[in-house]
Amino acid sequence: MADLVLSLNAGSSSVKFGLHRVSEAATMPEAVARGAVKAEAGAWHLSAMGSDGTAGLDETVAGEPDDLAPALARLLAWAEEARGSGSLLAVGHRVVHGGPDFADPVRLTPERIAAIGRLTPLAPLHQPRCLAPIRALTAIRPDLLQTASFDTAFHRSLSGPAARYGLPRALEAEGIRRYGFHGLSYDFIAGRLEVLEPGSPGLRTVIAHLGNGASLCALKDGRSVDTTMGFSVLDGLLMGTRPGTLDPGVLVYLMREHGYGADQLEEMLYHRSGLLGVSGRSSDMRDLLGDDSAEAGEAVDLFVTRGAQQIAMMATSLAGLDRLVFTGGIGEHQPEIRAAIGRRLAFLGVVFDPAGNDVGDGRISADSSRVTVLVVPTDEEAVIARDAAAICRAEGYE
Ligand SMILES: Nc1ncnc2c1ncn2[C@@H]1O[C@H](COP(=O)(O)OP(=O)(O)O)[C@@H](O)[C@H]1O
Ligand SMILES: CC(=O)OP(=O)(O)O
Ligand SMILES: [Mg+2]
Repeated sequence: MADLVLSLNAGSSSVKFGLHRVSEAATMPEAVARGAVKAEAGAWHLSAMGSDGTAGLDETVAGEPDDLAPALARLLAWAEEARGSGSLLAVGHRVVHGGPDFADPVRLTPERIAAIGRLTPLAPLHQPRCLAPIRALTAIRPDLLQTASFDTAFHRSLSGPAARYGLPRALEAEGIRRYGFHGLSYDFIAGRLEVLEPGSPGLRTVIAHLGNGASLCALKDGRSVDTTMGFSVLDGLLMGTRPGTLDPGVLVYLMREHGYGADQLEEMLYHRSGLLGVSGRSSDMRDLLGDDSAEAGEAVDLFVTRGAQQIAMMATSLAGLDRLVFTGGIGEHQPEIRAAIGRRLAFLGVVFDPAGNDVGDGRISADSSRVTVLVVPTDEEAVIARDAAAICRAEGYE
């Protein structure tokens, strides 16, 4: 089998990519390089680092913000140059919303791309960003095999109260239910936990994916039992620019008293709330931790308080808590935030090892802690590559 997959992970704050070597076996593939494509004034900046630490790519390509094609053409050429003895098998994409129908990764066809496009109203910030590279690559390289892996798919196991809102039943039949997101990250972490702590799938585990977007997953026996995001990526934890849990009465008030329409609400809820809205300064936790203003402190405090409250809520869905896992940009790299959340969970038996927390790799709980606390770096791109390789195998691509 040709052995490289390029994975594109278009999120709310970046387009990350990975180049992975895939093998015959359905194991998690090994990263050869990873990087990011970022918009600059009238251009795209491409950077990549090889897994051996060598700089792989550091280039600027001219192109407008709504036209990814020149940047992707360069990225493909780079991936094909970097292939060594292998060749590029496929390009895999993260797609945030799979709606009620996409339960598994798929090979992309024009019909499926159109179906993914029809889900845009369910994820207006993310779905267009996921579709842009799919459409651009389809136009410049129609021969290339492309696949999609869905953030919602890992949460297909949600049922009963975890999947439902207290709304009139007819709305549920229309698809207004809880879907859950960050599933590629949770899939990866569930697999890593089997390697790091073999024989422990029955542990009642909460995974905290704390990035620009942030959510929690209650995990038992390798399956999602509950999660904090729901119908959309707005619910649950406070995020970089999203408010998380919010009294819907606020929205009705803004519509009646301030004349807000759907566009204004969407703009406020996706782009101007969360850490940015409360601090009035930045959506980036690094900036806020380095800022001694009261507003920055209040934003961090709200993030931490909501985080601890909702971890306890997830523990209720699991009827207890044995293990807590931190991941995502903040979860992996910000020991102050982990420690502040941990202190608020002492009543559940969470005790940190301060030195372990400073290192932030693997176990960070004290020996006396009833709850095992771990930091596990996530790799959504590896899951995309694994899925793409499985589809290629199933379809007989060599
Ligand atoms: N290396 C790092 N050190 C400290 N904080 C980081 C680091 N990387 C990311 N973060 C924090 O994580 C957040 C972004 O998370 P990330 O998972 O990269 O976002 P995305 O949702 O776009 O994938 C920001 O608030 C940032 O402050
Ligand atoms: C689902 C979601 O919020 O994604 P991201 O973290 O990439 O914004
Ligand atoms: Mg992300």
